[in-house]
Amino acid sequence: MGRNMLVDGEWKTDLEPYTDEDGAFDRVETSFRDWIRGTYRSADDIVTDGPEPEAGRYHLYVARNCPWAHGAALTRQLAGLTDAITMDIVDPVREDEGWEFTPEKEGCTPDTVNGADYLREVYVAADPEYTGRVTVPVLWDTQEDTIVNNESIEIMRMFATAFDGVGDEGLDLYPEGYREEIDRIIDAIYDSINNGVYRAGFAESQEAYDEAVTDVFDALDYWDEVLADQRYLAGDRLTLADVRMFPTLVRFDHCYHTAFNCDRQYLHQYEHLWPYLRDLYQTPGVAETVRMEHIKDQGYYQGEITPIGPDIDFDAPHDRDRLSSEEPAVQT
Ligand SMILES: N[C@@H](CCC(=O)N[C@@H](CS)C(=O)NCC(=O)O)C(=O)O
Repeated sequence: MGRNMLVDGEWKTDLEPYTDEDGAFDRVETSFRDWIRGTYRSADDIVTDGPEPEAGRYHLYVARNCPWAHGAALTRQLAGLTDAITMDIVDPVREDEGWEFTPEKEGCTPDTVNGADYLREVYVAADPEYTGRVTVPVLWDTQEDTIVNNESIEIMRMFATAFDGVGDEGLDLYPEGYREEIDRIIDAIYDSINNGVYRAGFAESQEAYDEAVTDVFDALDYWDEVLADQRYLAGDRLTLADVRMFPTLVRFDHCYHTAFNCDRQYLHQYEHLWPYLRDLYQTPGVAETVRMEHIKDQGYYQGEITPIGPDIDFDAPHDRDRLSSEEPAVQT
């Protein structure tokens, strides 16, 4: 399978394959990795230099189908930053020219900041010699006219921790007392779950697939048990760990189960993970970040026949409030 990317600022198609010589999916590292001042990179590592966390200065580019971009958009939403940080949405259908702005399409926007037709132009504007993949999410700095960062978890950390006192009232997604646990969970679920489904779906050897799909279901089994007696991954409070988990879980039954061969069982067959997913989905602000047509028909099944099922209801009652006595913590 070929891939498209920029090489020294030039758009190339059909480059290296996605897999290594053992048939295992190989994810390339992202390359813009600056941090906004005040971000907690981890529980005990706070960024003391870099651009300031100001309202109106930063802009987020996402695709609604992409789970990584979804995590960034969701953190922006829950942290109360929808007015402070603007956002544009590319076409979920990615063809030879890469991510494209198609404002005429339902749920998509133009590039309101750089006026680009393709997202790759934004990368070249940031670095005319850029070599690498053109991925979402992208966090753009309108003051310095460059990309701050294009790694989802780092953008999520910035939104969750650096913008205290900026924007509207939102949830404190990185509360004191939970931080080490949140960091540990985010690390643990990346390889096994968030990227695990991709390792299963893109595997080109039986061994690579077996290993990946086993990791996925071992981890889901584990978290299902944890969620038997606590409401959220880190305990009583909805945190950044749940925000990282959500985009993968909400895609699971409609996409990963069938398109990525993660079909040992559906997520909605899990006793606790399924109500947990509905609980998150029904948290104010979350459902509006989920666009299933972008995710399914135009995303994972683009150019193919979209399968019919399953018929599940993210809005069904979940009754998980019984597990948590704490009011959600807000930050202004
Ligand atoms: N490590 C990156 C991965 C982002 C990523 O792979 N995004 C995909 C969409 S789900 C993409 O833009 N792919 C385009 C490409 O690889 O050319 C992150 O978490 O932000």
